[in-house]
Amino acid sequence: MSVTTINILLFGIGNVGSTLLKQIEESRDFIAKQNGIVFNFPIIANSTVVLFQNADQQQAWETDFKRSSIPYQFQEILDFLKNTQLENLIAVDVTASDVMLGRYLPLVQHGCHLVAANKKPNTVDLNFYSLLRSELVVQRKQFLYETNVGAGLPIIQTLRNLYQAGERITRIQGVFSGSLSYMFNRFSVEPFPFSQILADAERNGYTEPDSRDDLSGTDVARKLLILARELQEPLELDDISIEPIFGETLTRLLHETDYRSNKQALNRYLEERKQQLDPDEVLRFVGVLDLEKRRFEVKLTAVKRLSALGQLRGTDNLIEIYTESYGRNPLVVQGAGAGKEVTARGVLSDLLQIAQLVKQREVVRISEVSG
Ligand SMILES: NC(=O)C1=CN([C@@H]2O[C@H](COP(=O)(O)OP(=O)(O)OC[C@H]3O[C@@H](n4cnc5c(N)ncnc54)[C@H](O)[C@@H]3O)[C@@H](O)[C@H]2O)C=CC1
Ligand SMILES: N[C@@H](CC=O)C(=O)O
Repeated sequence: MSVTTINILLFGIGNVGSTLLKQIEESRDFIAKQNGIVFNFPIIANSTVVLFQNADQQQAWETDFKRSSIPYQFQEILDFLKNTQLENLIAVDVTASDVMLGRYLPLVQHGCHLVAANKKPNTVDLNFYSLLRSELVVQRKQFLYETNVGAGLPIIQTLRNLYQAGERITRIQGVFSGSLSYMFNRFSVEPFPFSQILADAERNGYTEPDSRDDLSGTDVARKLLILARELQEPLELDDISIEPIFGETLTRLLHETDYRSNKQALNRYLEERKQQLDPDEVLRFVGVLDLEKRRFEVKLTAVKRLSALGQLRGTDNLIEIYTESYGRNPLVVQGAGAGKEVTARGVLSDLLQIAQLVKQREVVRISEVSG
């Protein structure tokens, strides 16, 4: 099988980015044998420094990164692309940064396909959302972001398949946050204070880099918005109603100066919520996208301990997709909704999808040239 080289520009080397590099290194031979694809990393960047690499330098990226990375301006990355004329480019955004928003259009215009775990580019205003998709068409580039919802779970592709097959989707609901699932699954059955469980979730890399994005409900609201836009719903983030987990009175605690030093204050509020539960109830943070009743909301709610949501464990997400064909029994996707391993694997799956398209185009080009 002929081998196609894919050149990756990696933005972010935290939980997910560093695990992606590890997984690609571990699977290099398997991917080459199964797909005829080799991934190179000519560019690896974090928020302050970048490592420029030649193809033969890429075995020990961490050592090279520590030794040879240099401070950069984004324009220098675009100049590198112009000067090296690298082909088969995929830019991978495994940051949570707003800064990346200004990079997507130039990257596409400089020949890059896009893969993102970062939800922000898909949840800013609709103007940017539509402009990016128009530019992707002009430049004949792909943008995949399966890990935006449910980490490695096949939520977005499943929904896209149903929608494009003409299915009428009426409601999507469930538990969309891996970190909040983990926190409330444990909080419901363990004696530990919420702040201690939150610390465990942060340490395990389940939360956003700033866990206030999780606790405020914004991360789940972003996920609902991403799914709504997949269904061509012209919604903005403000259209998703968020019932703060800690109530309006404690929302101020999520402000920087209080939050980091006073997480214990969150405990009292949630202990009171826990005490109000019936013995057969537990707390779950749920999202509802009701396309018929036009109800789009995220909230903390009590569910029966023996219900599907009440039985969730670990970082499990459980997403119910109600459609005309499925009727009263929804299509259900369940599994880990956070974690660096499952997420990196999801990003790698997106990369392979684009790489196979690049390979097919390469075969067509070669056959056209050779007549
Ligand atoms: N951790 C998880 O379980 C999941 C994470 N995600 C998403 O993946 C993304 C990354 O998550 P983690 O790896 O856990 O975060 P992290 O905080 O461990 O890593 C983020 C990385 O991005 C880098 N970065 C920040 N600003 C940058 C910039 N302007 N240019 C280049 N690099 C920059 C940071 O230096 C860091 O290396 C987030 O958007 C998150 O929502 C999605 C699904 C699951
Ligand atoms: N912080 C997020 C990570 C995945 O999107 C979550 O908890 O679900």
